[in-house]
Amino acid sequence: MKVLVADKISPKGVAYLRQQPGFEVIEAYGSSPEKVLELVKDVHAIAVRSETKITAKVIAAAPLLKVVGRAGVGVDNVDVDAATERGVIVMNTPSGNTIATAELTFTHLLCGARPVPQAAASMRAGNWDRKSFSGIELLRKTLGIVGLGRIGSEVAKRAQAFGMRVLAYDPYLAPSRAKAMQIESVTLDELLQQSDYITVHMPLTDDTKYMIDEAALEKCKKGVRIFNCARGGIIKETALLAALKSGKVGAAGLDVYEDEPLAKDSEFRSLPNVVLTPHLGASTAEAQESVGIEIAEQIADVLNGGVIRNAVNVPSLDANTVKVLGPYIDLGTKLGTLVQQISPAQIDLLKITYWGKIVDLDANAITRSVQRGYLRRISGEEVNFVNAPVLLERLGVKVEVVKSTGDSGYSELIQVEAVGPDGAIYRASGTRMGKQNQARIVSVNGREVEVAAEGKLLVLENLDQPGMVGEIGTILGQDGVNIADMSLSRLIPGGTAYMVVRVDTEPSDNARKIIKGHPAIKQAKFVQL
Ligand SMILES: NC(=O)C1=CN([C@@H]2O[C@H](COP(=O)(O)OP(=O)(O)OC[C@H]3O[C@@H](n4cnc5c(N)ncnc54)[C@H](O)[C@@H]3O)[C@@H](O)[C@H]2O)C=CC1
Ligand SMILES: O=C(O)CCC(=O)C(=O)O
Repeated sequence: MKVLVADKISPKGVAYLRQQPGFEVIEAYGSSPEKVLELVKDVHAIAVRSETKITAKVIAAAPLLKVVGRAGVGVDNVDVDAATERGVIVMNTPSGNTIATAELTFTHLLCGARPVPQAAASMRAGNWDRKSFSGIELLRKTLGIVGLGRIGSEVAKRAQAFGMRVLAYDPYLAPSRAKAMQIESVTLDELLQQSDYITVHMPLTDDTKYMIDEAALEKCKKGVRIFNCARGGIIKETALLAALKSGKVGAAGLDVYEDEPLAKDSEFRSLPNVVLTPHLGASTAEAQESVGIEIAEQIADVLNGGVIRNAVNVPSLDANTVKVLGPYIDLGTKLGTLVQQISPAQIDLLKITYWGKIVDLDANAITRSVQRGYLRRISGEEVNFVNAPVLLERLGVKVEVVKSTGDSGYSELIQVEAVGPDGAIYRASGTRMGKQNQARIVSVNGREVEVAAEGKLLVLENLDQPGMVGEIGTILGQDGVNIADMSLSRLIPGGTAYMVVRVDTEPSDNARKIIKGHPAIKQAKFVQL
């Protein structure tokens, strides 16, 4: 397994990767985009911070790539959509640099109140100026936090310790959580109108881009102090510059920019009431050691076939969930594969219904396994848990998940239904049972059967007449095919019956032709699980 460490991460993280048996680690920092394209051609994993851009082009140039690991939070230097489409896992380390970034934000907040960097620069220049650098206090001032996640919450705690009143705007946060932290949850407008200091702590998305623009700044108090240690572009730079120059904004502290590195001639650099840092939020020894080791462990886990943690484009499972869902992930794949082979080529809808304990859990991973199973024979080995939803969407197949609290007759049951364009439904369901907790198919197209969910199956719909089992057995026997397991089902004697025959080897084309041509066989499908 070849791992490219493309940005400088903790030496302990690199050492951990090197210790893994069969791993080769290449450290190449600060490479040009052309060099990156060359380096990735045979790598299985790439570790980055924020410098190296993992673009669609890079992903296309890395046919063996399985995982991109970001030692940090924001994955905006990775084309996650392109990775997802290629089935590449993208993971981050969401909490390793929380404290470092919260502390840098608070440093900016203090520098926004007391112009320490400016005074220090003046001292360095040989001056003794006690008039130009007086400040204000944080005590009893109002801090507005936009985005009360990991970092926002830590900033809030520090502000409270300084005696500040803390307001927060976070539409995704349960009001009870803000209340538990003794933070007033308010609307964005209320926050803008009431705050003396405003700090933003959310990702840059379509919703958050330019959230603090001219109109938002207009609503703020005169002299408001603004901070961004999250992502450039949440605050519109042209609007902030204008407001700093007009005095509407009294001071600003920025760690991140719309374009990084910040242009040498950026006007921000010359404004006296602005403190700038070059994206240093996560730059502490502790944070770098923590995210470097975490990402190395996470990458090694994926390449060694273990658990997927902190993936941003595939469901991650904790140990307890794995215990319950794990066995059903394989069954889900088998049911998806089975249903695809008994359905027409084109379907409109894949419906997955869960019963039992699964209902109370996050079944996302099983759903993905069904999707993957369905696509396995259509998209080949390229399909995996990461890209299965995208590939199905591209085929125009909708996916519906139902969690049923009704009685299925089994402690856990998964049913997969494919609905064709004419409304016809093709379905199979399965569970795990017995001492070995074996995966079993328990119904096909509504008929109760019972066979192990593995290997090769002949699914036959036939007239219920004497001698059918013997005749099929003889045809297969003459073909040298041994029967491993067989299950019969019928609704009424003499009607249509179902026969699911699990065979050890694939019947020849000739045997299949004879079975299909048998006058009592209405349908015959050979299914490979
Ligand atoms: N300057 C630096 O070096 C660093 C920057 N960061 C950045 O800081 C930001 C926050 O990181 P975390 O706190 O770890 O993330 P988080 O995911 O814990 O918190 C983000 C919060 O933003 C909220 N949010 C999302 N959309 C929103 C909207 N439209 N309006 C208001 N709130 C919204 C979410 O509900 C969530 O509570 C990220 O952009 C991350 O990339 C993180 C670490 C270092
Ligand atoms: O790796 C870094 O220094 C950047 C950290 C960051 O911005 C993040 O984790 O989102």
